[in-house]
Amino acid sequence: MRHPSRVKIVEVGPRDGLQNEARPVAVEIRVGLINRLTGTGLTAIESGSFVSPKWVPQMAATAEVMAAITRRPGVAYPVLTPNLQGLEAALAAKVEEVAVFAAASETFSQKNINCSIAESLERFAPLAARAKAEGLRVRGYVSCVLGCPYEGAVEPSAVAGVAEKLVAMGCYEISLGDTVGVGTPAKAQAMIDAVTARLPVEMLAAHFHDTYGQALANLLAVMERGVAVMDSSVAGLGGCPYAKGAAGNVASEDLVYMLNGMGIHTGIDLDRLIEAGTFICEALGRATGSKVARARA
Ligand SMILES: CC(C)(COP(=O)([O-])OP(=O)([O-])OC[C@H]1O[C@@H](n2cnc3c(N)ncnc32)[C@H](O)[C@@H]1OP(=O)([O-])[O-])[C@@H](O)C(=O)NCCC(=O)NCCSC(=O)C[C@@](C)(O)CC(=O)[O-]
Repeated sequence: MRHPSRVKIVEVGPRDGLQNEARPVAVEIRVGLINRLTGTGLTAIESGSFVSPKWVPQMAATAEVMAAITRRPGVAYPVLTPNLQGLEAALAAKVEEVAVFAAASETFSQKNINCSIAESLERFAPLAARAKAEGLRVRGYVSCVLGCPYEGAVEPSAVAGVAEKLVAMGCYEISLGDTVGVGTPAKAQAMIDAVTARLPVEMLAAHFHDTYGQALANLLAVMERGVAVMDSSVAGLGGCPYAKGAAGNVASEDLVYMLNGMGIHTGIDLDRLIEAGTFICEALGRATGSKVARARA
């Protein structure tokens, strides 16, 4: 079996993880988490969202967080931006990268961003153009790539169609989200095959939630197709506020442990990652979702 020799991990815990907390997490804790993650060797740490605070109050203080973190050269601190209003806030916060987020399911698109898929793409096009004109990199997400909490099965061709449109508007990378974590390895490969029929595999990232315990297996399956960028969340934090019952992303510690064991380079210090996970779990008063962190405790 062929796998990439190195994998880039995009840490999404400070955003995807903390957006799902019952109550907003204090700015100093968000900052403490991001700074600890910066010390692990990660090169991309998604740090917050400039979305409506009425929709996701947990991300309301993202401007304060971005002002307070210690940014290390060579590390990207992307934020989510659903519209031009969000982009303006991101520019004011001096971010270098933003992410737009579409879905392969109409109902999820409505529930998450209050518009159809087509409307969302129309909204993202001027955002991406302006972001690029300002020198920012734009990442694109597609949610519900292996199933939708409202519609059930999602066609791989629908995923490929949305991914292609996001690339056409200037996204440098497309993160394919199994939002509800229902996928299994063969389905994940079929979805990647549909997308790589239209886009180079180098442009793709896998963003798999672990609700059904399949995330690591699914990541291994898509690695066999050449996917070499993976999103994960320290301590397995998170879920999506608009996908009830969805668990967090695959735990970063578990992913790094697996890749280390396969001799695949990530540049990440597992012990420091575990420390960052311990910090946030203690701050939230909860047990880690990482099996590796539990085994090492
Ligand atoms: C897209 C909207 C804004 C549409 O929401 P809307 O209600 O249709 O927006 P609107 O333009 O009509 O504005 C309504 C109010 O929101 C304000 N507003 C409008 N935009 C902003 C903004 N950027 N920042 C701050 N405030 C904003 C705006 O100013 C106005 O305020 P009011 O006049 O009522 O006081 C809303 O639906 C929203 O913010 N949704 C975000 C949902 C979200 O963040 N979901 C979680 C992230 S996606 C995810 O987790 C999946 C992913 C990425 O991880 C991948 C995967 O796993 O699948």
